Amino acid sequence: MSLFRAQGLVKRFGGLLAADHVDLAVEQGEIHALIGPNGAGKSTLVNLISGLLPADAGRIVLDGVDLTPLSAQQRVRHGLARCFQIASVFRSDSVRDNLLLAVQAQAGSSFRCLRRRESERALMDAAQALAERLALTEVLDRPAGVLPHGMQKRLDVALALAARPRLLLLDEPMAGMGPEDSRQMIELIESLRGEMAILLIEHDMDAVFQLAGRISVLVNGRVLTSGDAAHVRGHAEVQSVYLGTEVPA
Ligand SMILES: Nc1ncnc2c1ncn2[C@@H]1O[C@H](COP(=O)(O)OP(=O)(O)OP(=O)(O)O)[C@@H](O)[C@H]1O
Repeated sequence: MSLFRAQGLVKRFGGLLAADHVDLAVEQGEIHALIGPNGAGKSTLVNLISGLLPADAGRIVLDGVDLTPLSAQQRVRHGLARCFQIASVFRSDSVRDNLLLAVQAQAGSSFRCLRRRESERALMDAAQALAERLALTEVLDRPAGVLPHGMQKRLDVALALAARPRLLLLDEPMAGMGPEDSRQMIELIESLRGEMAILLIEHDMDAVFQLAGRISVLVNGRVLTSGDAAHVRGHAEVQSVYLGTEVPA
């Protein structure tokens, strides 16, 4: 059974069908990319999955649990976390405080049985571990808002990882990045492979083909096809949608 399934998702904006009965499955531990031309409905789909937008029809199931009626916050608690195109950090708070808040939100009642000092120590340790994993230890005391773009995006990923997701939604993690930051982000995503499933929305096709085990192509709110890189590269309709420019042969 797939870890995650979206079934028959529909979203209308007036007369526009931005999600047209979308079915999508993400398997345990896979990196699944969602690509498509501008306006295809990728952000709409991610918003439906994460719960930022209510669906007009359809279902979202994670690990056998129907998340459809749940709020975005409740979905996070059930293991579905996301990062945004624009990093959603608290800009005036330090990196450390951003991490502590995220870890604390995840921990909820689980530290309640510990004494106050022990629980503070456990939170600090968890925040420190995330900072180390995301190469943010040198900037722990800096306000998040003054970090360079690439670091803010890494912090955003760290905040999502604090929730210990089983499915992580990454919405254009490479957007606006230079080659060095992109390389680091690709390495980071690669390092998460197998630990959790990832649904990756990304315009950078080199990154997509490097990372994704499976790729779904969205066009006009519909999944045109799903398959591995070779399947998508060789798909005539995908090539015509991209006019042969963005899907490297
Ligand atoms: N809140 C909204 N109200 C009305 N129309 C919307 C809204 N959000 C998106 N749309 C429309 O829905 C369609 C899908 O948009 P969406 O942003 O999901 O596409 P996308 O694939 O993410 O595009 P991009 O790659 O440019 O980010 C577009 O035609 C867009 O104009």
